[in-house]
Amino acid sequence: MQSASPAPRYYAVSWDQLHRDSKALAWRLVGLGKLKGVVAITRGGLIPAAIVARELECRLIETVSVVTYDEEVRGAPQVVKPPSAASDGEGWLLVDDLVDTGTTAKVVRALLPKAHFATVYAKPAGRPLVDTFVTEVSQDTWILFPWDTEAQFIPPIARSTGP
Ligand SMILES: O=P(O)(O)OC[C@H]1O[C@H](OP(=O)(O)OP(=O)(O)O)[C@H](O)[C@@H]1O
Ligand code: HPA
Ligand SMILES: [Mg+2]
Repeated sequence: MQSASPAPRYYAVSWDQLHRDSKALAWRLVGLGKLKGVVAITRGGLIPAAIVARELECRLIETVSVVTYDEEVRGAPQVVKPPSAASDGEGWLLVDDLVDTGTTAKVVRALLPKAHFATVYAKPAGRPLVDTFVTEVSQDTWILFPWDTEAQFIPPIARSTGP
């Protein structure tokens, strides 16, 4: 029998993997040349942006914050902190952890139309909005980031099968 809705797929990313994937992103971006600075899309873009900025020897980091959820309900995106230092984005690198529906990306691209937009992970709906990314995952996959997860005890299989 098929269940009404399929079990969600998860793609769990460890700190090590995030570091490796963010460095892989930096390798793809090194050809951009000298940057004026990096704009991190908070909060998820902060750690990838720090890793990429370190690899590209860029010390100037600006942030932009877009809130799209209000108490778990998706609402109209609100820019709660604009990237004022980056003007129209020319010469700046914009970094986020992932692009999913593309909602955040659309808002930020409109603020910084000349920035190069890079994410570590991309889902198909948002991929056309990204200039450079590392790994694509399917739209129905939820990426579990290390800052959202923690290790926990799982009972042995034999205990769940019963006598
Ligand atoms: O393409 P979208 O559908 O807009 O989804 C992608 C955005 O969603 C997540 O951020 P979130 O808004 O959950 O906030 P956070 O980074 O502060 O966790 C993620 O870090 C991206 O910024
Ligand atoms: O797949 C995801 N994982 C974590 N946060 C997210 N925000 C939008 N999509 C995702
Ligand atoms: Mg985010």
